[in-house]
Amino acid sequence: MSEGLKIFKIGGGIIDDDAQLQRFLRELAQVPGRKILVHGGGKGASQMLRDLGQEPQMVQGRRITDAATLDIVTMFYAGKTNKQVVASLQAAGVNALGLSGADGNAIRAVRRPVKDIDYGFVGDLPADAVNVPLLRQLLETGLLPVFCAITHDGAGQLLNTNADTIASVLACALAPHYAVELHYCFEKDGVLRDVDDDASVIPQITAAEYQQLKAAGVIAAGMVPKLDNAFAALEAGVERVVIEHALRINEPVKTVLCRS
Ligand SMILES: Nc1ncnc2c1ncn2[C@@H]1O[C@H](COP(=O)(O)OP(=O)(O)O)[C@@H](O)[C@H]1O
Ligand SMILES: CC(=O)N[C@@H](CCC(=O)OP(=O)(O)O)C(=O)O
Repeated sequence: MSEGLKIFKIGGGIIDDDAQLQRFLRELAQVPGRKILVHGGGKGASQMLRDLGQEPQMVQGRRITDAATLDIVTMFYAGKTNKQVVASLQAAGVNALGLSGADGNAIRAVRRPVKDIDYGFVGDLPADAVNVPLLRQLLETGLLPVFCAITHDGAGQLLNTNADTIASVLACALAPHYAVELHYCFEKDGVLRDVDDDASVIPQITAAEYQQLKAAGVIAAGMVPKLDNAFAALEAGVERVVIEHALRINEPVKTVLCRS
């Protein structure tokens, strides 16, 4: 049986609130075994763009990223956020290593082709995006890789890449080598039957139920691309996908996704 690997993804809502971020990182430090952390930070990046006089533009959950926006999000994701997360993990006794996709050629993306919309410097991740030998080496030396939402194209161009997708693609790439659990952590206890009722967590969702809940509008907004990525990971052989509260990763309340 393969050894375990847990991949955690945290989003902008947690990154933005320092007290919550520190609590999550302390909980993460308690999780035994091999771990990877992927962080977004879209909410804070949008605020930073506004502070600098630019209006953030999102289309279907992806940021339109022109050259000036890429500079700002790179500073925010790969700089301030990634380094602060790593420093906090070090303080919690975890040897974390901060990475963009360019570092060690860890994740190589392709610029999203222009169809109806030009997303600018946004990266999509092909199936072979992940440098699997590098990740295995890092994990086997006991390091905790911490990925931000910046990748590269291998020709010198940095690309802004959705963090939910990075987590899913890492999970898929490493699934042949480890028994991978993918944990999407955010500010609610799981997928809710009523988004305004925090107690309405759905404990299990199959792929077919997901399609029904999506069609009924019960699952909407940012949860849709998250669950699309999550079910893609299950299909690709990831053992377990969980949607849970970032402050309660060591507690049983959560949504577990099932293939059927
Ligand atoms: N059924 C649902 N259950 C939980 N959250 C939902 C649901 N439908 C829509 N959402 C929304 O999806 C959001 C999570 O997606 P997103 O904001 O993209 O997360 P993150 O920034 O952590 O990646 C929640 O904060 C919530 O507002
Ligand atoms: C291309 C694209 O949309 N990139 C995302 C990357 C950050 C992210 O995914 O952050 P959350 O997980 O907090 O949403 C963005 O700039 O918002």
